[in-house]
Amino acid sequence: MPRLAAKDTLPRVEYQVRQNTLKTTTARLRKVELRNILMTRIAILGATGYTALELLKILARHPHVEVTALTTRQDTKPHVSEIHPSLAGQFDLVCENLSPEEVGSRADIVFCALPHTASMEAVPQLLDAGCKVVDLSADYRLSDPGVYEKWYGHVHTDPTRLSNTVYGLPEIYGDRIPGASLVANPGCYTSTSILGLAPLLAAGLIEPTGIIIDGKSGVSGAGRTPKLGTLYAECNESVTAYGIGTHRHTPEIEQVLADVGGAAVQVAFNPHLIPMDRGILCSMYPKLKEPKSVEELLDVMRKFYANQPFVRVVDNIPATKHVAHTNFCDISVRLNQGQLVVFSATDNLIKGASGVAVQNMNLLLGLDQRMGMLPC
Ligand SMILES: NC(=O)C1=CN([C@@H]2O[C@H](COP(=O)(O)OP(=O)(O)OC[C@H]3O[C@@H](n4cnc5c(N)ncnc54)[C@H](OP(=O)(O)O)[C@@H]3O)[C@@H](O)[C@H]2O)C=CC1
Ligand SMILES: CC(=O)N[C@@H](CCC(=O)OP(=O)(O)O)C(=O)O
Repeated sequence: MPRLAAKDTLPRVEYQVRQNTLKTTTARLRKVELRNILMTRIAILGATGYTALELLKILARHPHVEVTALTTRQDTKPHVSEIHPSLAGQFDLVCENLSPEEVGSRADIVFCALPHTASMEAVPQLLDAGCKVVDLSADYRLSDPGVYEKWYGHVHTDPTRLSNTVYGLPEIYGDRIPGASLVANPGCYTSTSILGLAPLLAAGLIEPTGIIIDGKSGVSGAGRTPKLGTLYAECNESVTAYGIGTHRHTPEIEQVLADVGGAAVQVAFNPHLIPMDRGILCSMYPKLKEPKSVEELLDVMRKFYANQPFVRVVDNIPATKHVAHTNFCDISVRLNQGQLVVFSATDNLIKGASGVAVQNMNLLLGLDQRMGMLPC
């Protein structure tokens, strides 16, 4: 700590100036010490992927966390800015082939941005090491291991944890997230669909079955790992549906909406790949139980999301451009020949993945869920 010469060895004014400087320096030092104590150590598994890049962009401006470990299966320890050139100058970190135990010794909270099945191998070990985990994969989202096996075609290797893992959609389960050790971050189409339909189901205004969801996603939704269907010449200047009747987000949407509405939900989910980098638009067709006006429906939605900073109930028809690079989900409704149409738009990499993951991390840390994400 800095020291001051004795009062009687200095002229009065000089003494006061030095005393003020000392007070300011001491206060600054205390602030730095406090900051070091309060900084939560963060690791990201699967750091070379798209969702990891978006996590790093958000965490770079978060005042209470420090990224301390990044993983890859590569053994060459590439610098993070070599992997993600847009992060140049932001982090002095390399991506390393670390075991979950090694990650556990370096981090308090871990974002698991691995593909499904890889995640369920790492998560139990991270939890055993005392870390809190936000899992971006689908491995812990479904509460029934039998449903997971049916839709994912894999036996779940950590089935007992499924029924008590919290589903990380803060607008629905915000009160359960703060005390959790594992949070299952939602899928991108699922968040987008659920946020549009939940207020109407909760208010009992729409039938819980026969809901058609027409989803459209940009190509980054498929991740950075190369795949035939996302090669430029395969998807550019072309729009196609895929996974009709088999897409694994179907049971996820039904599970959460059944919880919200208190009755079994059945959706026909039809995803489409759109030749754009990012963004999801869901146009959804539920049946109204009784006629309602657009204004009445918007009013119900606005009340449902009254205290939610990242859902905007808008008068215009939502567009992916309006939410690109933000953590907002824009929702609205229209009536067409008596048929209700609910629109919902997100950025699949932010509100659909990394933005909501940081919302969840903030809730785990007892922070305002907007921390690090405004202005967005
Ligand atoms: N993209 C999106 O819009 C969304 C993605 N998600 C989910 O988030 C997770 C991450 O997605 P995203 O970042 O897009 O994926 P990416 O394919 O971009 O990145 C995943 C990273 O995980 C590593 N990896 C791949 N396979 C394995 C494996 N078998 N074992 C261990 N590591 C592996 C790779 O890194 P390396 O080769 O360096 O080891 C890869 O870079 C996925 O579960 C995805 O389903 C959820 C919502 C939206
Ligand atoms: C365009 C595209 O391919 N999108 C992905 C969904 C991305 C996502 O949310 O994936 P998880 O549920 O696996 O986390 C898909 O349809 O499989």
